[in-house]
Amino acid sequence: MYGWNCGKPVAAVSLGPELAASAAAASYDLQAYRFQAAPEQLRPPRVVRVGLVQNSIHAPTTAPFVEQRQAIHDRVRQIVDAAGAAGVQVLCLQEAWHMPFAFCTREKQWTEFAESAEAGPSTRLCRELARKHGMVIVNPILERDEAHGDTIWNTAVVVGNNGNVIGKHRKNHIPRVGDFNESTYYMEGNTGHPVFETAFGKIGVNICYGRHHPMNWQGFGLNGAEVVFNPSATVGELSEPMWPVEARNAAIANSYYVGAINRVGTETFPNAFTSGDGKPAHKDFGHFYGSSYFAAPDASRTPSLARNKDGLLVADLDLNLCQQIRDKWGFRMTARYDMYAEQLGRYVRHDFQPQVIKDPSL
Ligand SMILES: NC(=O)NCCC(=O)O
Repeated sequence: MYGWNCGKPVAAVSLGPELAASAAAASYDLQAYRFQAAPEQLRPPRVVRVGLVQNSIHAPTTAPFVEQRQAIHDRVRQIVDAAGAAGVQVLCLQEAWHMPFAFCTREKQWTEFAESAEAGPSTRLCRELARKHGMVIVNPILERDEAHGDTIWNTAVVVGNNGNVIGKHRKNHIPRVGDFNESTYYMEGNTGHPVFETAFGKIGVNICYGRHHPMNWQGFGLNGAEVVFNPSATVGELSEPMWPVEARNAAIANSYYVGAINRVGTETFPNAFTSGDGKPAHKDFGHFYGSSYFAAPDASRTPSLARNKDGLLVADLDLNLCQQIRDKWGFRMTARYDMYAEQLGRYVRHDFQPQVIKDPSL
C-alpha cells in the first residue's frame, strides 16, 4: 500500500531512546523514516533531514488571545527543539499554526491573530529557533500586510537556517466549501509559485486547499522544487478519503517529495455558527485528523502521524531521487506545455467555446 522505495518499503529510522522518551512524556507522536535513491557514479547522495509538525491548540478558544497564542508557541517550541535535537535541517509547521482555525465562525475578532510576516511574534519565534538549531523553518501564519492597508493573507514565511527571512508565499486558492469560510478573512495570494533555494535544497509551499489544484502543484515543479510542503487544516468528514491520495499523486506527477501536514484536534468556539445547509447551528468545525505524511516521486510514502495527537514526523530524503525519477518516467520531458498554454490562453477568454465534437447522428 505504501509503495516501494529502491525495491523496499520505506524504512523506519531510530532517533534514539531519549527523544522517544521525551515525546512519550510530552504526549506527542514521533516517527522517523528514510527514503533512498539509487547510487550514482557522478553525483554523491544528497540527503536532507526534513521534519513536519502537526499541533492542536493548547488553551480554550475562550481564553484571552495572548494566552492562546502563548500556549501554542510553548508547545511548538518544545516540538521544534526536539526536531533540532534530531538533526532536522528543514522543518515545516502546519497552516496558521499559531492560532485556532476560527475561520468557520465568520467573526472578525479572530483577525487580531494576524501578524507581520517579517517581524510578528510567531516569525520572531521561528527566527530564534532557526538560528538556535541551524534549521530552515517554514512558518505558515495569518499575515497582516500593513503596507497594503491591513490586507490579510494566509502566508508561509520561509526562515533560513541563519534566522533570516528568505521570503514568503501567499496561499493561492481560498476554499469555499463546508465551514471553511476563509474568504471572509483573506485574499487569494499574489506571489505565484516561488521556490526558495535554501542551504538544504529547493523548497516550495502549496498551502492547504491548493492541494486540490494540480496546476498549483505543477507551478512549484516548473520552478524547480525538490520538496513541496502542504501545510493544511482540514477535517475528517470533508476530506479524509482524499488526504492519502492528493499529496502522494502530486509527488508522482511532479517528480518531487511532498510533506503533507494536517492540524490535529477538535476546536470548539464560543458562538454557534451555521453551514448554510439547513443543519442545526454548531460550535466546532469537526475533527482535524492530523495524519501528516511524506510522499516520494517514486510513489512510496511513509505511514502517517496520529489522527488525535500532536506530532513530529522526520524523514531523510535523498534528493537525487527527483532527477532519477524524471529520467525514468520523463513526465516533465513528455508534457505538452505549449499545447496546454494554447488551450489555457483560449479558455481564459470571455468568448471561449469548449472543443466538443458532437456525434452528427445525435
Ligand atoms: N484550510 C483549508 O484550505 N481547508 C480547506 C479544506 C480542504 O482543503 O480540505
